Amino acid sequence: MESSKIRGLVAATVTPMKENGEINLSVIGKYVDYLLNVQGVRIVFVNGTTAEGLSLTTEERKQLAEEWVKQAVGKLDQVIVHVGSLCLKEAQELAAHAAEIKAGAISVVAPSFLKPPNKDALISFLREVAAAAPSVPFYYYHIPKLTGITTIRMEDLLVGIKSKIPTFQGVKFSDTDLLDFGQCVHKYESEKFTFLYGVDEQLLGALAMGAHGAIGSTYNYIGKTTNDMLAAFKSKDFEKARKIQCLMQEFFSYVISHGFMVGETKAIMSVASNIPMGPPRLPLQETSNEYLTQIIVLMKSLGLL
Ligand SMILES: CC(=O)N[C@H](C=O)[C@@H](O)[C@H](O)[C@H](O)CO
Ligand SMILES: CC(=O)C(=O)O
Repeated sequence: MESSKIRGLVAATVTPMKENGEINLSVIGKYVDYLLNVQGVRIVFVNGTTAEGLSLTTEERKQLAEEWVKQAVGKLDQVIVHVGSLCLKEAQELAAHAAEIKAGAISVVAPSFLKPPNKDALISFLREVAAAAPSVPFYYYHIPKLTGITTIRMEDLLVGIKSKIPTFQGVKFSDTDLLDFGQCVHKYESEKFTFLYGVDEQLLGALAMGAHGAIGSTYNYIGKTTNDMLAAFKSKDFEKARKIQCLMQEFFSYVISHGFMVGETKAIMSVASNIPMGPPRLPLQETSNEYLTQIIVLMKSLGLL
């Protein structure tokens, strides 16, 4: 598949599972069609947070990456495979595998149990992983709230990064710090890096700061509405863009205060797409029917389903 620059929306996919907890590769073809035809989403991020990537075995991750790439051919623009791991060797193995199956890009989150003590240690880790896929564009996955690595700012990480990681292409920026985000876009404009924003509830703010696109769990099922917002922003109809963002925020505000994790994402996506995504894997929990019903009622009342 062509590895071109990423623009627009990227769905952070869920990993379909059977009721018995096994991964379910058989529905990925339908999943691709749904994203493309119903949501207008043409790029996927596989084996990331929403996909429970770090809760899967290496073998499962390889099977999933292969199936996504296979099903995407002739349909999607690109498949980004997340290959991060607590274990450097495993991340390298996954990166090499992603290159072998011709994934469009790879992405890596910082190891978060034994954490990199500083920025240089993090870069050394990333460089070793990226080197295992020397011709595949590389995106750093910044999600400090989940990794617990909260002192390394992206603006600093990017200084001279191309000389250390030749395949470096951009950042998936999943944090609310729009100061850091804005400075990344501003300072590295000439490098032609790509900055993809990952906090769906405030994407419009990041667009104003120059985001090139967005990766998120909710683009699985409100991709179409978000695409309407992107179109309004592009045509400088900021009033309309804000209306759409605020409408989506009514949904976000409700679910975030009542509990919003992969169990909810899988359940909402199953209802929206009519494709059974199954339960999440432990330690995550399945959502209750009662709560799911409330979410669906709200989404319908907002016109999001
Ligand atoms: C922590 C997490 O899963 N973040 C996702 C991606 O970065 C987002 O898509 C959120 O699910 C979304 O912004 C809702 O908070
Ligand atoms: C949300 C996101 O980008 C992920 O699931 O990895």
